[in-house]
Amino acid sequence: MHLTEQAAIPTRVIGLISGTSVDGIDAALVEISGTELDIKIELLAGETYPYPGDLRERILEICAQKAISMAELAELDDAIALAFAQAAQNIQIGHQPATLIGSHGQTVFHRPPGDWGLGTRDWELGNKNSLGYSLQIGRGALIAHLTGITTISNFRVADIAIGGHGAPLVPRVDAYLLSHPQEGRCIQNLGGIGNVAYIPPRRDDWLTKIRGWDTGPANSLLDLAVQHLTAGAKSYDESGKWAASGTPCYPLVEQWLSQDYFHLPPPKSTGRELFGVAYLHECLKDAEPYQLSPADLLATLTELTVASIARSYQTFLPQMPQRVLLCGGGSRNLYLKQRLQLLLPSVPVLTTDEVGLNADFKEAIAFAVLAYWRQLGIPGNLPAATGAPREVLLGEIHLVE
Ligand SMILES: Nc1ncnc2c1ncn2[C@@H]1O[C@H](COP(=O)(O)OP(=O)(O)OP(=O)(O)O)[C@@H](O)[C@H]1O
Ligand SMILES: CC(=O)N[C@H]1[C@@H]2OC[C@@H](O2)[C@@H](O)[C@@H]1O[C@H](C)C(=O)O
Repeated sequence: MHLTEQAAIPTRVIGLISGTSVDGIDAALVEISGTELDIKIELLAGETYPYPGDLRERILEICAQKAISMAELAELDDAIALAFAQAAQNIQIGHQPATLIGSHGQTVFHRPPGDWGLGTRDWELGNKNSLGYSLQIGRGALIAHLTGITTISNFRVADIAIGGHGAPLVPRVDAYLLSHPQEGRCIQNLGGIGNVAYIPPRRDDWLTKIRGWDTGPANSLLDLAVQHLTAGAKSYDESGKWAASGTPCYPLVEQWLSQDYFHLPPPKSTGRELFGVAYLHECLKDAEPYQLSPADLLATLTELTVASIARSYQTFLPQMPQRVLLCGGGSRNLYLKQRLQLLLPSVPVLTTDEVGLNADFKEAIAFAVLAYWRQLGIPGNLPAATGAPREVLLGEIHLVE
């Protein structure tokens, strides 16, 4: 069948991802038709399924560089695949079955190209010629076997193999789902890590002007601070209420913003390897002389997130957007949203919900679209965002016997 004929028939696809917050598996059941400019998606169902048992804790431990044996890694890989397969089964309840799954899996390690130092703020650019490495576990072959549905996984490896970062991948999907004929937009994801897609107005050579990069920490340091301050009783600051009762310590924010990552020009990517537990401990040490209250500390970390985002737009974008659309869990942090709006006074800061795309499930939807594109033979990476030298097909296909 010709590509356009194939794409005219709506395909029911499940997108699955657990992100850097490791707060559970986001599952989206979507109906997709069209290809790129004419792509249409309908979200039929979206759910977040918490990881069963102690899986979350085990994942967070290895993200924080705990050494494990190969046998433990294999066991974790299967446990995650099983949980993802279960999520895929559950999201279909009450709906016509899906024929395709796009599973991002769980990132447990991400090294950008260039062999940069990890786990410390003292990292420097190293050998720029070395390839990146990114490991997402929860093997697709097992998900395909358990669900009986063709599953596409390992989306990042093809881009990395040709020299890209393998991240962020969502900007290309954002471009086709959220571009506007007259308006330049920044789509800002606020997960554990933040990433942006800048999408110029959809005219002339707009595709060549799209940009994307990881902005740095979004909620990762905030969540870790909340856990630290509550001795594990709380995992995040609901709506940012706690932070809102404090005051940011601006000299500390400026000190933190001098860190190399924020000054590195895009394309660039990062993860919990940099903005994780060790990083928070460095921040806590820096904060000691200021004797901040817990609320002030959270307000200061929130300011780091929003200032790093606003300054990266001011520094790296060809022009400022006319609108910022937030997505990801951090879009529910009202204090963070309000602070970002204050730093970008001439740009309305909204969420993607307000333009009709669910802000909580956009990443899961994106991996459904990437799987759909893979099946149609359409590339999924955006070289300007990943740094790869060209477009490539993303994802390994696991057929059901
Ligand atoms: N109601 C809320 N108020 C404040 N913060 C929230 C709220 N809901 C979610 N969050 C924050 O969002 C985080 C989860 O966001 P999300 O699910 O987008 O992350 P992720 O997909 O794991 O990360 P990434 O995009 O980096 O892969 C939570 O850890 C929490 O910090
Ligand atoms: C290696 C990895 O999992 N990176 C994530 C992470 O979470 C946000 C940011 O860092 C982004 O680069 C990416 O996720 C989204 C889904 C992306 O690839 O666009």
